[in-house]
Amino acid sequence: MRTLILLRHGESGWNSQNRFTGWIDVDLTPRGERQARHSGRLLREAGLLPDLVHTSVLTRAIRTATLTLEAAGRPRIPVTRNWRLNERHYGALQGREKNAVLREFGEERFRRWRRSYDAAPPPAAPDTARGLACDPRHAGLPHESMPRTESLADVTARLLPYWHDAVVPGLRAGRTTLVVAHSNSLRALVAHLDRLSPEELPALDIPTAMPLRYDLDEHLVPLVRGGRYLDPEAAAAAAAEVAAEGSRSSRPTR
Ligand SMILES: O=C(O)[C@H](O)COP(=O)(O)O
Repeated sequence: MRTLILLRHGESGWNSQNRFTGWIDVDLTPRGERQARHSGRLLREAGLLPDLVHTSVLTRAIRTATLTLEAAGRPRIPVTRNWRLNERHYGALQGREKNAVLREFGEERFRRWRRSYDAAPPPAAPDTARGLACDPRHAGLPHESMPRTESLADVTARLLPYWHDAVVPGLRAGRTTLVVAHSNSLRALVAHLDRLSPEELPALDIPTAMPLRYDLDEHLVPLVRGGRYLDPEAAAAAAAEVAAEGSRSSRPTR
């Protein structure tokens, strides 16, 4: 049996303000830091100690991984970072309040942009892609392929090569593997593992900082479809909050 743990980063500054974030590099709030440490304690209590870690190149995921590993008592294990685990590029919606986008474009478009498989939000301005191309974190991503928006299908297409080339070999070698990433890169990964259909995808919401355990057979098929959250009740409540984003107001950061 192989064990994979999926973890969305803790609350970021723009999560607390209810803003679309995507590839914008927003740090954790103090609450997000506490959530990350709590995730580490949950891992330790469950005896789930990762051997390998993969994160995106975004600060909120990198810092969540660091804080989680410290609290789990595994601060020095190998961590690999790659842009392929980044959040979906949310195009021109990045930085905008979710409530305002819902009001401006209506429920149907808002839901399609957030939760359908194939709809991409309107693209960001071309100069945003030029800025990303200069960032050394995206070395290996050709300038002309720098995204200005992404659907979940686009996220899946850029994520799966990393899954197969970098994550699967560790799992096959029996290493307990932690992937710290984002709402939509993890939705793409869960959809792949659980073979979710495009019709099942809209109902999938990944809460912040809730470790999700997948035990996989030798073909990397989950023994339990959907995996198991280490704290199922808290995860269900937090996932319902994610689903309701757009109709909630921002949260004070403490
Ligand atoms: O980038 C963002 O805005 C969030 O991290 C994920 O947003 P979503 O859950 O609305 O897709």
